[in-house]
Amino acid sequence: MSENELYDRIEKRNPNETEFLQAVEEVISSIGKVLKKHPEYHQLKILERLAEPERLISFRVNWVDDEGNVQVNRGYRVQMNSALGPYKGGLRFHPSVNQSILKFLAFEQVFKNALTGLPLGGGKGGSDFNPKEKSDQEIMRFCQAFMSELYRHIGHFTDVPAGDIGVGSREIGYLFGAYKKLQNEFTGVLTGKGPKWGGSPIRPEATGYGLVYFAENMMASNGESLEGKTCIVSGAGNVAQYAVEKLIQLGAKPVTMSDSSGFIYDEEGIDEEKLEHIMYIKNVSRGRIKEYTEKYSKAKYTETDSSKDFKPIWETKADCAFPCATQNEVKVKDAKNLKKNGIKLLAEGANMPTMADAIDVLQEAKILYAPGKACNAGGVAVSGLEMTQNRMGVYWTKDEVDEKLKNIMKRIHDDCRKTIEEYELNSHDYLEAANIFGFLKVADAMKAQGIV
Ligand SMILES: NC(=O)C1=CN([C@@H]2O[C@H](COP(=O)(O)OP(=O)(O)OC[C@H]3O[C@@H](n4cnc5c(N)ncnc54)[C@H](O)[C@@H]3O)[C@@H](O)[C@H]2O)C=CC1
Ligand SMILES: O=C(O)CCC(=O)C(=O)O
Repeated sequence: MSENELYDRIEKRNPNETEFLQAVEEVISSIGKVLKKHPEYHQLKILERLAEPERLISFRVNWVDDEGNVQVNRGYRVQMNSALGPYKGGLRFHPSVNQSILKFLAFEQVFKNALTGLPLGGGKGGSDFNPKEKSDQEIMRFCQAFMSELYRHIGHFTDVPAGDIGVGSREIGYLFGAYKKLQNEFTGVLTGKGPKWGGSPIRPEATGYGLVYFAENMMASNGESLEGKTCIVSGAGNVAQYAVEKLIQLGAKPVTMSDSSGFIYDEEGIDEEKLEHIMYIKNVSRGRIKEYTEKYSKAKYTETDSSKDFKPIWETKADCAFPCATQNEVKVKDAKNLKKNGIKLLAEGANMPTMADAIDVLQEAKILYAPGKACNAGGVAVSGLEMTQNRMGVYWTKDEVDEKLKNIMKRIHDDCRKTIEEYELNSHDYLEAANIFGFLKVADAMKAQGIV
């Protein structure tokens, strides 16, 4: 079966799952050279098996809001692939959550986790629950109701969820408390736990820090550095906040942050004090990014206009771009605007934030493009380190974990470079390299484990 026939078959089996098909198509179009070299992967239907979740769990979540009304949401866990270890990947609570989005995220996670070099399979889960404007009590009741079904499908050697959009340390706390009560055991069944009860230092920072470490490696391999570079960052959540923190520490100048309502542009740069204020707005008062301009009046706020086929944030003049909000937030017109403004690098903090035709624009223009599955792997890597600490019953220091994170990000970068050479890829093609490297790891493990 040719790659095209294979894609058609997967498309037929998963109709209307646009995001999932987008993620699958990208991998299929990357690994032609591997399949030529290893026809056995074709015979073993490795790709077809990779595109079918080992298990897909969907369940009803009933909970009661503050007014005493019964609410019904849908919960999911996609257990995509366990060839390299227990299923591992975050939970997303957002009204847009559906099967296609979670399958794309779980599929990407399999390759990302393979790239970390740690023993982690891939999965993802979540709910269409909207945490916005919910009280703390409502969040707690929802998390308990969600876990009252999920608990029977997970375990520290089976499936270890963590956070993603809408799931941060507060939610992980409530989810963990509910699991502990239901199973009557205290194990590392979730990562991103509080540092005083089993969490790893640096896990909250890991995705954002790792993203910037990867970008720094990429710049260095092109004889440049991030120091002094003006940076566009989208998002204002976990990944964006710590990407901005690390950019500041490395002497770069982040000038934007955003949420689903709009973005702020601060020409003077977001410094540590300003970032602290953003963290207060987003993590404590749970407000909107627009409130930044109430304190820093020189900054400009632009509202999102979703009827447009481009986002003004990507028109900002800068050297580097870090999309850290959500999937498909960089469209082809945005990529053309970035190119026009002479951007040097785009590194994805979010999962699949750049559309396929926008990636083509960046790569044709020889802009350094770092695919999320390589450069945002720092979060899950430190989750893997949290699992190791939990199993060993030890706590490493902040510096120890940060050092390990730096080394993992460098290794992922170097593995991409080695793959570029070995497969004679275009020297800027980190996307094909990451897909090939991740695929080979999982494919070899699947081959060794037989048809199961
Ligand atoms: N938390 C983690 O460790 C990891 C997260 N990611 C990815 O990073 C991205 C951000 O996740 P987190 O920072 O954890 O979530 P978060 O919930 O902390 O923050 C999400 C941010 O994105 C913004 N956002 C969400 N939907 C949006 C939309 N439709 N338009 C514009 N902005 C939107 C939110 O306003 C918020 O600022 C997601 O794509 C996630 O899958 C990737 C690797 C690890
Ligand atoms: O730490 C984890 O297990 C989850 C990370 C995640 O969801 C991601 O990498 O997208």
